[in-house]
Amino acid sequence: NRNIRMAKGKADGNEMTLETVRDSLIRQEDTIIFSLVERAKYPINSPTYHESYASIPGFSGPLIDFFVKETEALQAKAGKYQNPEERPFFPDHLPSSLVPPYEYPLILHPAANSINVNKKIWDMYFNKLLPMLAAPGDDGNYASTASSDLFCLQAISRRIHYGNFVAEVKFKDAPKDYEPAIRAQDREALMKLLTFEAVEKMVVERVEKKTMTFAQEVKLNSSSGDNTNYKVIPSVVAQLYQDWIMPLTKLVEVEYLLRRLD
Ligand SMILES: O=C(O)C(=O)C[C@]1(C(=O)O)C=C[C@@H](O)C=C1
Repeated sequence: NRNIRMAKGKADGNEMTLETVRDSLIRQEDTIIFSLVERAKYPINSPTYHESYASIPGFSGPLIDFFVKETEALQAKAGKYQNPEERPFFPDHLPSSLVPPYEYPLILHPAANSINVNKKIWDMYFNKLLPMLAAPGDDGNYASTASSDLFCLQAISRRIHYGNFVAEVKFKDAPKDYEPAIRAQDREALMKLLTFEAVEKMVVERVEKKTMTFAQEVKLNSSSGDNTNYKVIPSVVAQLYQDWIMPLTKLVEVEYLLRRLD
């Protein structure tokens, strides 16, 4: 039964609506917050990011780059980037999928394939978010640290590139509203059309509340409300959404719409 098979919030081309894509964004909040809680288990572990730490034969760059490139190559062979929701961080020289193709429903305009804002996500994650997330220090767990980082990066990237689907349903719901701005290649007008300030406010409040729940220390002999020792600071996640995740989702939406009539 396909209804059972499909995860909540996912839908095929006929069923995808603004409500179902928003449901998916809401579910993805859980994944993002849990991934941040896992990364916060480790201190910064800065050798992970310094070229001088490891001299890996046949590779030049920090351990994090090595880890992400090698993992993405394996995931590519296992078919990960066949999924229109996924974008690699190192798209150059990725090996081809070795598994039989799955017929993902054709929902997006093919222009979506060329939209990849992972460079911006990478810079934001390592330069802005990570220093707020991880405590100073070094416990030597560099491989696990890199693995946690990649999990966060992929969860955030999937959410932001989901903007393609959000833009598609918005366009389909009101082509007459969007077409003039697309023809004029007017970014500002598109941004205005796709922005819902009240929704953004709810997103920020909800992720802060979810973080208070997911990142709390659960004790048997106290109620959850009296806990203040969060594994991830709830306002940091609120800021992550406010300053980076939603603006980059909107950037993806604009980029997609600009090409929607090509
Ligand atoms: O829900 C939408 O309409 C979206 O486009 C997603 C999103 C978001 O990133 O959460 C982005 C823009 C809107 O202003 C509201 C929310």
